[in-house]
Amino acid sequence: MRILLLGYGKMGKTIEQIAISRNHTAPFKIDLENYSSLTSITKDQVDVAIEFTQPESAYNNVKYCIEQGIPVVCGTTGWLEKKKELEELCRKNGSAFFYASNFSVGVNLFFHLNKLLAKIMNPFPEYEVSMEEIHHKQKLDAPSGTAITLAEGIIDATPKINSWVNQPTKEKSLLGITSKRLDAVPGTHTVYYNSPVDTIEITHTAHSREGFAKGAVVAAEWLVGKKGVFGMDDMLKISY
Ligand SMILES: NC(=O)c1ccc[n+]([C@@H]2O[C@H](COP(=O)([O-])OP(=O)(O)OC[C@H]3O[C@@H](n4cnc5c(N)ncnc54)[C@H](O)[C@@H]3O)[C@@H](O)[C@H]2O)c1
Ligand SMILES: O=C(O)C1=N[C@H](C(=O)O)CCC1
Repeated sequence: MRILLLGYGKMGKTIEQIAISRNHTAPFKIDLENYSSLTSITKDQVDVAIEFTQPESAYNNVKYCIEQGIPVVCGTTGWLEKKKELEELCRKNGSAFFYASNFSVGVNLFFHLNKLLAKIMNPFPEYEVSMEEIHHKQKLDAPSGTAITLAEGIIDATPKINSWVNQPTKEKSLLGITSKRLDAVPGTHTVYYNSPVDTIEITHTAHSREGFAKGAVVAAEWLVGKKGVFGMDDMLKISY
């Protein structure tokens, strides 16, 4: 595949390495200094775009790809309030758009474990649920996109909880998410169920960015030739 890389930072560079190791090429790499050249790229020149930039940039980049009919895989977090609009545009234009808050297979298994655990814990009100996410200090958004997806899984399965807040809380209808930023942490997420007598906790720890990057390249391979709006569950076909 000829990949248009939108964002050539930590993820863009890791994605390029993995793409090349899988016999793909990245003939176009767009970052802030050459951003204006994006509008000269058309669907004849590339097979797919992979977008990992920053919250303020993702909407315009994904919109451009959808309008041009370039299949686009996006992993940028922190802009989800505008995602629905682009999903509708994608369906209307007959384009292809794949989004995941986390492309690692391990995290997507963890999402399912999280939902299952939330269901199991429902009849036991003495346990209070909370979450912690830890990432590197350059991360711009909080809580992480992964933490929001985990929170949505818990809220769906737990009638007494209706929302999340990005701080610890004693309010029983809220899920408190604590965000920590430490030097070089690629991404660690823990869900806690605390009772007066014990704690149950589940943790996913990323050891590097490789799992995210490989997942994004595999998603791009999977997306080419399809039309519609997709996510990791469509590709991995996980059920429990
Ligand atoms: N979904 C996942 O699996 C996953 C995994 C890791 C990171 N992320 C997310 O991906 C995004 C990027 O992460 P990163 O660690 O590579 O960040 P980064 O800061 O290292 O890289 C982002 C790059 O995008 C560039 N950029 C900003 N605006 C741009 C624009 N309009 N066009 C092109 N390039 C632009 C920046 O100059 C920078 O080089 C973040 O939102 C992060 O949360 C998602
Ligand atoms: O490094 C980041 O930034 C990450 N962002 C995603 C998120 O917000 O969940 C995935 C993990 C790494």
